[in-house]
Amino acid sequence: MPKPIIAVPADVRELDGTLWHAAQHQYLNAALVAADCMSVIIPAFESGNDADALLDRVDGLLVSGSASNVHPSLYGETSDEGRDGPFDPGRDATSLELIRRALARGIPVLAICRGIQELNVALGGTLAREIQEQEGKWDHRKPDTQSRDDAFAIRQEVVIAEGSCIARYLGAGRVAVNSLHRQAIGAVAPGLAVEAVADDGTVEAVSVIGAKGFAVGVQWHPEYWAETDQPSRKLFEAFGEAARAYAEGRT
Ligand SMILES: N[C@@H](CCC(=O)NCCCC(=O)O)C(=O)O
Repeated sequence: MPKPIIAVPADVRELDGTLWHAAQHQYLNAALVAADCMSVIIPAFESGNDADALLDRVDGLLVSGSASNVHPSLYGETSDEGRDGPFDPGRDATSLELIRRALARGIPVLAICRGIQELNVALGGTLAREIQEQEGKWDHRKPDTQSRDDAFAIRQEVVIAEGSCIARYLGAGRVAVNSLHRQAIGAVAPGLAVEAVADDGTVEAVSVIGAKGFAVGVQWHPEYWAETDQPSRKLFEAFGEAARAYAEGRT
């Protein structure tokens, strides 16, 4: 059986005076070495993508983190470009549609950081912005360092709910994770169940209620340490197993 293929929606970035549709190495590498899947990067066009044509050909959807923020108009709120940006309208348009269509088709979904936020917005939830400014909330932002390893260091605990989907892979209770975000789930979408929270109440993981297959979002970054950290690896292994089962069902 060939390896399953997973779709990774790109970010749109400007480099060398031109636009690139790009995905970070760490996600593609975790998909390869921990999930044992091949990746295809999906161009993040604002319009013109055919989600079903793409999803006909893949066995999973990996929605990555990114420094950009989901545009607040997509969850019914006004925005201030300076405060709420940077935005990536191509990424918003591509990911939200792929998430909705993948879930409808039972294609496994793993959504990370910006990805969990997109999953929540795609299903009708809202985002809380600049959460570190809220009473009682921790500072979940990326640490101020030039070292990627330090920025992605495991430094916070989340509490995984008993009986949750991810407890099957990670166990219930406390798990240590990394944290690099300034937004988080606000109103939880009606179709999502909260799977894990931080001690300050921040939603750290969700699953899709009644999903036909694996459909999980995490606010932390399992991709970064997927080769060395067991909980990180187990999430990618579970996603890979789900993609393999989906691929076998298709053939
Ligand atoms: N923009 C959102 C999402 C944060 C996120 O996905 N961070 C990943 C950062 C990866 C990097 O810096 O390379 C928010 O801040 O909440």
